[in-house]
Amino acid sequence: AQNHHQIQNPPPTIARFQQYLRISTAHPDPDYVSAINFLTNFSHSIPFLQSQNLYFTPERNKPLLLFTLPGSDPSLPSILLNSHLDSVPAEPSKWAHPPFSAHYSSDGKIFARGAQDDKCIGLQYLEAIKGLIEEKSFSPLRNIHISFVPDEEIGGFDGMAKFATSDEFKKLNVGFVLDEGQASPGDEYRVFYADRQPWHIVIKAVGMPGHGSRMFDNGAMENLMKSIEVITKFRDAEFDKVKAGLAANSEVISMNPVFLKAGIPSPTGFVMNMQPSEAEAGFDLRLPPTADPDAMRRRITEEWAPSWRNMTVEITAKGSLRDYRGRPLLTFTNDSNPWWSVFKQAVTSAGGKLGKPEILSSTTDARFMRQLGIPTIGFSPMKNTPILLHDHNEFLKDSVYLEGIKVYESVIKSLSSFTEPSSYHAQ
Ligand code: MET
Ligand SMILES: [Zn+2]
Ligand SMILES: [Zn+2]
Repeated sequence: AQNHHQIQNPPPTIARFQQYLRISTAHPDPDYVSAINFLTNFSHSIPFLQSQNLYFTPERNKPLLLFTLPGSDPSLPSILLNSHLDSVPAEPSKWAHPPFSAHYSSDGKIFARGAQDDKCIGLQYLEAIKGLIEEKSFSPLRNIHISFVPDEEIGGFDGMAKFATSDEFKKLNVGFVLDEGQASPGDEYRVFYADRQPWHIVIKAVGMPGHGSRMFDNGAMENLMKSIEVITKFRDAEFDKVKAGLAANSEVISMNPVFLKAGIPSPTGFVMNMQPSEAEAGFDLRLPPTADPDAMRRRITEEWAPSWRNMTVEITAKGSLRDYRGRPLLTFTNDSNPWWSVFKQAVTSAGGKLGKPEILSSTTDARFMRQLGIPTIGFSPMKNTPILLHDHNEFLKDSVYLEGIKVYESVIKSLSSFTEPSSYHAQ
């Protein structure tokens, strides 16, 4: 049997990781101030690193922390390393160790909400910069920026969305971005060139009310159930492509019901002998970057919520499928993108192997930079690690964390000393 008691005297790098993880930045009440104070204090031990706090809400309650390591040629486009400060909530009673204790078990696992998503990368960026500067042979050509942004897990609208469209961001002249990826259960690191874009869909039906015993056409519930049948067929067809091995999960359109709302409430539940005159259902839909949004909208309005069946629909796009020039939101991972080649080479020379570039199933802040046409790669260097983001007992192994720092040292060194191109234009 494994011995799972806590390691008492961790090395400083691990202790710092634990400290960051112990600050709860979980929604709905993330402690951004403590997280930023911790990171700023740590940064004082890193020579030459400058920091600033940015605020994009009038209440100034959603701070964004930006570090800059100046390069010798600040006229070149800079590189940006991004992570988010916040995390999703955790249900402590379902965890083996309290989710904000950063329990360090004797087999090297650090358990905490945020260990994989994504406090690991934020601190690894800083540790890598510290390591490089202490080596003394490091002289970046380009400016290196490291951003810690709020609110990614709730859409990023008061965080990266506002930052990316700000004057402050424009002044950074960002040429290439690294943002979060996902753990890899295998021996290769995973790498992402696009996200799926989320749409929230609420379908409403109205219809004839009447006695619970009467069979009649055009009731609200009946109208909604007809839509649900059509939607289920579409969902099955998409999922079948995955099951048949024709597409990855992230390459099809996902459509999952997230709420149902209908019925006439009574003190004991619902009135059982009345058919309601209104009914609605909510869905989380995710579109891969190559999907046709107009065709999807037509399908939704004509087939899923047809007006002739007394139905209406509200579609809220939480991300766009096209950049400002009308091109799909994806970053090239071939020789046409010189940043990609430099990145890949740097991972390899640190002893890492990259898997085939993928589309991410979920959605990250990377979309706001890709929207501007800036090449952005999703990458969290975690291999031989189960995928535990948003799950119970999220953990990361000490050895994986430390190896990730070495990978970032190589990547940051290569990207920041890369002389070509003087400016990058996406194809
Ligand atoms: N990262 C979160 C998700 O994928 C929030 C993305 S924006 C709706 O669900
Ligand atoms: Zn994340
Ligand atoms: Zn997340």
